[in-house]
Amino acid sequence: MPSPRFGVLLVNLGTPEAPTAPAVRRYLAEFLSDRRVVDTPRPIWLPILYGVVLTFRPPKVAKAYRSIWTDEGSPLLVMSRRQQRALAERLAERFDEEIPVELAMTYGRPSMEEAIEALRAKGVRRLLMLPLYPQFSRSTTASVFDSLARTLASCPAHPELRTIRSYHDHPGYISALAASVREHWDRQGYRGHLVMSYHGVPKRYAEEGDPYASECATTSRLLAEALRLGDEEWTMTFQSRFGREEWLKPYTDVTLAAWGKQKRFDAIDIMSPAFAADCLETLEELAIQNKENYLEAGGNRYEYIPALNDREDHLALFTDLVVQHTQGW
Ligand SMILES: C=CC1=C(C)c2cc3[nH]c(cc4nc(cc5[nH]c(cc1n2)c(C)c5CCC(=O)O)C(CCC(=O)O)=C4C)c(C)c3C=C
Ligand SMILES: [Fe+2]
Ligand SMILES: [Fe+2]
Repeated sequence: MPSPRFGVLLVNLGTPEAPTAPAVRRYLAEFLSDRRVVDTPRPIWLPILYGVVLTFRPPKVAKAYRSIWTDEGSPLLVMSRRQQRALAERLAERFDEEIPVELAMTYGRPSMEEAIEALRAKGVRRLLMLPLYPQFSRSTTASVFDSLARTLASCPAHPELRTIRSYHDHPGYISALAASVREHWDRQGYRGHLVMSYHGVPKRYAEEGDPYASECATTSRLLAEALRLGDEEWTMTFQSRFGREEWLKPYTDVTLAAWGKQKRFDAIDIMSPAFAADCLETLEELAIQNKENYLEAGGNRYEYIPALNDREDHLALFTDLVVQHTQGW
């Protein structure tokens, strides 16, 4: 069997196997034990994690997962598989040969080991890794690298390796986001105040050198420019806080509650440019929970703009990223 020109490894965060408390507990135990995600010293963190978080959080979070679960499974996994298949089709067309594309999750399944083994079995000797995080963060992108390095540590031979660090300012990414907002506005028939709500990280991470906050700010500015929005027409916020520490501000939920109360805007359109695929943090936290809170606080119209998911222009972006990073292969 001839070896393919190269292989591609898509990586996303991971999701529970089922919307049940035990499955969510297993998922959170793995995820929240990662020092890249929670860097509190282990002797302090592990008793809190096992004594408090993994006791009280799983039933609540499982309930949230049940509200978005589909017949095919967790939305994040279903969409990641769709992206994997669609990218493989486009690459086969583009390179006129089959290019293996595998999916790995940093936590849970399909695991990094399974994906690397599948690529090895297909004879892949050159590997491009694309973490599905537009903005680099040590809590997401860096843990993908850790996971790959751990997996390769037990392999007899490595592939030649290239990696994509982030694509927060890629013109194809910005134009796909802009098109998704314009289409939403066209369908809706009016334009609400645009909220770009990113997954947060502890503020301290940024102070210690994580470029995440600044990459989010760049994405936001470029998107606002592409849509020709004035400063009064959009706002950047951060969602999904966890724990007691201060996280990046302004907080999405606090901002929305205040606006609802003040009746500040006639309508809100909210999107999350930190996610390549819709998941719990968008479908439940933004489209259900924050919407309820905003309307209860007194707000009027609130609509969620979906992630880029398997949009044509999103797959074209992935194809471009692969072409650009595999020059000479
Ligand atoms: C504990 C700290 C956390 C940090 C830091 C963090 C950063 C971070 N996460 C994403 C993307 C996703 N996070 C998702 C869920 C999720 N995130 C945390 C915690 C941190 N994330 C938890 C505990 C959870 C699980 C749900 C919960 O218990 O509330 C998901 C969704 C997974 C799904 O199954 O749908 C994604 C995706 C980014 C991009 C990021 C920093 C940049
Ligand atoms: Fe998260
Ligand atoms: Fe959340």
